[in-house]
Amino acid sequence: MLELRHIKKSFGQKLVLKNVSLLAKPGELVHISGINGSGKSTIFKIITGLLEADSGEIRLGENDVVGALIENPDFLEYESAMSNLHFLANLNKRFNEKIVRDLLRHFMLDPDDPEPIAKYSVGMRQKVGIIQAVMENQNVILFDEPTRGIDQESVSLFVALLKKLKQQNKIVVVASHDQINELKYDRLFILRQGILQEK
Ligand SMILES: Nc1ncnc2c1ncn2[C@@H]1O[C@H](COP(=O)(O)OP(=O)(O)OP(=O)(O)O)[C@@H](O)[C@H]1O
Repeated sequence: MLELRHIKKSFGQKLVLKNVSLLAKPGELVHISGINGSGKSTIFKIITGLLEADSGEIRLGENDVVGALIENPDFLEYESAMSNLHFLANLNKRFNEKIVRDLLRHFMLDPDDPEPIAKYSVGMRQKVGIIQAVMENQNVILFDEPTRGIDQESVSLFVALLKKLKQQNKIVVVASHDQINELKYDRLFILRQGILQEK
């Protein structure tokens, strides 16, 4: 379960989130749209604890683990994709080589590629960012502009991943200013002038 209750957040004088409430249940695919600068990333940063809300409440289920792709993910630039994913998962003692190899292959990346991630294209890095958000069996997953820079074939692979996560009863929240044509969400929200409204 993911619940946001009356979240409010300002940066200095600028009130970005006036009133953000959301209740998402297991198996729900949620979309948040909103123009550039409307506060979508800010909501995700508050959920993950990168930022603190000025007021309001966030509730997760007792055993919920959050996975997130927010803005441009940071990597150890001189290490391979596999080493980076190994490193990130190990921080939580949750590295599962088979899962990571399968996810890399799913996104047409070579698990044995020795190239440092610095040499990866924007889209390849984005795919590694998507993988780190789900590779530890996280069950509340936040994707901020997940299809940025990735080709149409990879968008379809991403949609297939979302459908699988839904089948696994996970909560997935995608924030983007555009829609993915081939994807049907369970819940559609719009963030406008600091207020999150269900469409
Ligand atoms: N750390 C910060 N300090 C000051 N202002 C900030 C900070 N983070 C975000 N903002 C401001 O808050 C507003 C919302 O930013 P946010 O990145 O959440 O928007 P967004 O909806 O994710 O935008 P985009 O679609 O362009 O990614 C913007 O006006 C931004 O300038």
